[in-house]
Amino acid sequence: MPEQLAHAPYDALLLLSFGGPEGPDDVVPFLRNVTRGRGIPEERLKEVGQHYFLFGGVSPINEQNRALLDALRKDLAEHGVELPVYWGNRNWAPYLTDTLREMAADGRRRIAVLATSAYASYSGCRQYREDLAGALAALAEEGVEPPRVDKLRHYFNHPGFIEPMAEGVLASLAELPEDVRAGAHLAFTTHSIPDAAADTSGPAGDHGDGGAYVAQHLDVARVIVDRVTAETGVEHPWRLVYQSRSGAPHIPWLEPDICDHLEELHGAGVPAVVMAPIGFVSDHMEVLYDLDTEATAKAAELGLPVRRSATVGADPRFAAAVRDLLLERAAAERGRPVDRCALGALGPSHDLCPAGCCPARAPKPAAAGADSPYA
Ligand SMILES: CC1=C(CCC(=O)O)c2cc3nc(cc4[nH]c(cc5[nH]c(cc1n2)c(C)c5CCC(=O)O)c(CCC(=O)O)c4C)C(CCC(=O)O)=C3C
Ligand SMILES: [Fe+2]
Repeated sequence: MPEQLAHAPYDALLLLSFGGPEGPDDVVPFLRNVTRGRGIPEERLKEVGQHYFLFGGVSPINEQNRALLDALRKDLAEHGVELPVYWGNRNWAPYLTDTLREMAADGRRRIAVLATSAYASYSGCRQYREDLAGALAALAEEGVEPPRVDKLRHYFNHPGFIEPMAEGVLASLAELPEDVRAGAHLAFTTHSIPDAAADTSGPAGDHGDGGAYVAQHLDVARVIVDRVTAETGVEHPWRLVYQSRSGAPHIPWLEPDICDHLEELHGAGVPAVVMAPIGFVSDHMEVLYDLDTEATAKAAELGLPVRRSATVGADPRFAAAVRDLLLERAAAERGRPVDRCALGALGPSHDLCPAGCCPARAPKPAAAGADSPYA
């Protein structure tokens, strides 16, 4: 029997991301794409539009994905994995449907998908799967045979995701003035989502308050805290807090907000804070505006020294983690035993989201899960 390629049965890797505007004229159409049918108040959209205009209407997310693409291609090439890497977005060009059409035209039939979202939740997982299903349906409509898409498992607890963030927290602590460093609190931040979405996130089962979404973030925070304690000898108090809330005020979302948290810490006499955006994969607009602009201004107003630690972005260790996830899944699809790498207490996440995982308010077809209408 001929030796099988380590990446078989996959013939391509797709980087699937959120997308963002590349200039002022893109901002409003981008926001319309993101919020279509989602009931975001008009006021909130105007406000978020301003965040983008403050940066010339350009989100850094596309540049960051280009850098990640380069890092992925370099890593795969250096390790002899000859697999083409494509890029498609949910909300802006290059649009997912266009990329999948191109992939089908290139003869790609079995595609591994890496989403730039590390955790469970409707917004962070199922919505990506719904958009994959929508794109496959569009191809079928055009008479193009849809390729098979497999979404790589959640990587929130993969060492290649956690290690660079832990180092980032250590670097931010080291940047704080020495007299406040030992007393610094760590504020791990992620995107707020509606309480109802958090409570139902992940596969059915008891994940505790806030569902799998909160449990996974707490697990990551604990691993980072242990690493920081081991490295510095200081037990910095910490909390998981939230940012970027949208939606109507009467609907409960995960709290506290980072700005309220900073105020509370300052009131309690805490001398400094490191904000660690563990919920995000790169320094995109939610990080650049909500933390580096808004929360940092809040801290300055309070006279509270803060630092914001780095996301993984295009770190080579993250690129290597993607290769690991890809080869792991490929081996599993070939029926081989696999060693699944994960830190923390939760263990490696499932390959295939079970039916009902991270349910939507209004059910829609979703690809790459047990309830996928596609093979
Ligand atoms: C969990 C989560 C992630 C992390 C996982 C992941 O990365 O996917 C994430 C990422 C992102 N969110 C982003 C942008 C936006 N998110 C919005 C709205 C919303 N996000 C939500 C959740 C999340 N969002 C939710 C529950 C809403 C409410 C509306 C709805 O239920 O759909 C809105 C509408 C305006 C507003 O309300 O803020 C915008 C513009 C960008 C791009 C940034 C850039 O351009 O650099 C990125 C990476
Ligand atoms: Fe968002």
